[in-house]
Amino acid sequence: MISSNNINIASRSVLSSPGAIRSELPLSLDAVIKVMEARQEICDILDGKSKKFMMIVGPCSIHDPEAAIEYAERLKALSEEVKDRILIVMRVYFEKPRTTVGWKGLIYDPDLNKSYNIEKGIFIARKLMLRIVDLGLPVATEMLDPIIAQYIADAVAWSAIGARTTEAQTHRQLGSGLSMPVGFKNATDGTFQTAIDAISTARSEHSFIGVLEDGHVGVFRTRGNPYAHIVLRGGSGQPNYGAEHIAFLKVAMRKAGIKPAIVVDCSHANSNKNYKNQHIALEDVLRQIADGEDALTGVMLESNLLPGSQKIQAGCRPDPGISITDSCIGWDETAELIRRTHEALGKIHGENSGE
Ligand SMILES: O=C[C@H](O)[C@H](O)COP(=O)(O)O
Ligand SMILES: C=C(OP(=O)(O)O)C(=O)O
Repeated sequence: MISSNNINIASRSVLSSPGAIRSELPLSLDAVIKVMEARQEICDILDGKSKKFMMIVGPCSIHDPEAAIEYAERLKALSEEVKDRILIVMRVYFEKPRTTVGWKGLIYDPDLNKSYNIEKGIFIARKLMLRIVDLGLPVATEMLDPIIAQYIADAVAWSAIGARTTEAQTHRQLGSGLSMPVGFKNATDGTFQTAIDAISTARSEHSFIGVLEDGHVGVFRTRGNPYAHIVLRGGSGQPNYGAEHIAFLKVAMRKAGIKPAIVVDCSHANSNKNYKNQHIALEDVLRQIADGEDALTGVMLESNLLPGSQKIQAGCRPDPGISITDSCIGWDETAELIRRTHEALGKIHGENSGE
């Protein structure tokens, strides 16, 4: 029969519902408590109630679950060492927003070969998140597809809305209903206003359409997320974490009625997409804090077991510990930067005597 529908649809198939996958891979009571406690710690940092500094650290994207576990075990051990001054949250990113086209992350294409076994991707992703939460490490992720959020959000302590989606009403609405703090990246051109508008929007109540636990379509009414905040990632080839940017941003945020609580992404345009520059952003942030800047609440580092990045090549298994998206610092540099940050914070708080 002739139809005006599905002209550009190649195929459709049923996916297990969020409720079905969550009941197959449930969060234990202990894990629920860990997630809730980590979220509260992050809220306290953003509120300025806790003096701890948040470091969101981990791969640009995860493509090998076993390498991710090895990374998480190392990060957990290090987080124990620095936990008096630093809250470490692991980047566990399964969805990649692309500038044009490219691999979109483990959930979309877990076999890295354009077979797009999304059901398998969701299972692997959720299982991995639960293992990392069980290790005692809080998890951060980007919420890109609003439906995918329903499959994993219960395990997440901190979420991001990316630079390419911060302007979208869909993502601001999603942020308004998320149960954890949500960081909105500034726009890809490096300006702040889109993210400030996103924060105001996400802190408000919304009504919108989404997918329910059982897979049916439903109407969601949200309360607004009081912990929507900004993440600076630079843009147009320029960093935007300098003291002059922070001063300008704070004025703009106060004008919008938002108490400034800022996270600096040391990667992306803040590193000119070169992992070797991430330490420069981190050092600048620590200098500003030493000079008395109290709106800088945390940083993000893109880090993997090994430094750099690699391209996906058809028929070849990529190295498990090297990024297949943006370049990352390797483990050795990661550990060094975290320990240096711990030491710098000790000096700032006057706590280093006897170390
Ligand atoms: O964080 C990852 C990338 O910067 C983002 O996904 C965009 O990547 P692309 O410009 O390579 O598509
Ligand atoms: C895609 C990312 O960042 P941005 O949205 O800032 O480009 C990311 O952090 O993985």
